[in-house]
Amino acid sequence: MTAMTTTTTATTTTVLDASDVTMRFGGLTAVRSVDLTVNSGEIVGLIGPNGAGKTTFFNCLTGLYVPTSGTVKYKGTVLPPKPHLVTQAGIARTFQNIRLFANMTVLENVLVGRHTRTKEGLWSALLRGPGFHRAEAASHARAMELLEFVGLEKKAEHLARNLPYGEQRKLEIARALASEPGLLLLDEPTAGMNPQETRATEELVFGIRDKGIAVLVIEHDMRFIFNLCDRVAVLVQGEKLVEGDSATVQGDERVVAAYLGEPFENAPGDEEVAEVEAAEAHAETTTDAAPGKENDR
Ligand SMILES: Nc1ncnc2c1ncn2[C@@H]1O[C@H](COP(=O)(O)OP(=O)(O)OP(=O)(O)O)[C@@H](O)[C@H]1O
Repeated sequence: MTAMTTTTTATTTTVLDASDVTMRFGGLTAVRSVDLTVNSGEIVGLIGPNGAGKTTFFNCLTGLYVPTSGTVKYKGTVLPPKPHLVTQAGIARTFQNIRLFANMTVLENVLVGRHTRTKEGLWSALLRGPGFHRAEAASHARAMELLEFVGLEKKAEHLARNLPYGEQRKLEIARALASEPGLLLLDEPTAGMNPQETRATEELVFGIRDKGIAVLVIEHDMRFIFNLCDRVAVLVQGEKLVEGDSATVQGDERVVAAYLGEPFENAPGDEEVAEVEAAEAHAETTTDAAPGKENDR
């Protein structure tokens, strides 16, 4: 019995389980009761019009924000809402606006990303004993491996700020991978890229998935999302509108409406609609009672 259960569950495990996540900023609910899971071996997309709450949701997953309510679990354990502990647990991310150390080399940027995985403490680093040198050599080798994986090994000694934009994005990914994550969160990885760079990033993300790292990606480039993702969730005004495979999401009228006319962008909530309707009804009765009043303005 136990053996059978093990066999059937061994193939897929839930890596990320975000449940009923809500994030309020004062009176604004940026994320409302969102559930989302990412399973091992999956690439999941998170899309939605500008201001839909995608980045806020990412920030709730990675400990930058403490959600107003809801829980976030990584491999079955509730995550502490502290970014470095989330990274240590196994979630790495990149940011919408590139956050590299501009005046450090490409290699140094990746080495910085390894700090949560190196055990050598302060004294070891200061005394520079054999343990420190072994750890340093291993970190260096791993960082070079990651640079090769993203295609930047020849630029290891260049300053990060001198890389073209598309390569800076790749370097961010290499640095995130340096923490040896089980889940990688990518926030608009192709922003500012040309179509060729975007296709290359697509291949890179497939390569990351093939290394056994699950991926959750926010992106505005729909072609990229629908080519890449096993599952796509759509956020509109902080709420999950639809979730499904690419074909299901692409064919959903509500998603098309949210994007084409962007009627959801600044659409009023139910309360505001009711208020406006009541005001209109009131105006109509007043106008009926006092004809000509509408010309007073
Ligand atoms: N720190 C904050 N304080 C107050 N409001 C915030 C904060 N961060 C985000 N918001 C608001 O929350 C809403 C969701 O923003 P968010 O950046 O998460 O959307 P998004 O879907 O990532 O948008 P985009 O696609 O433009 O990046 C917006 O109305 C935004 O103004």
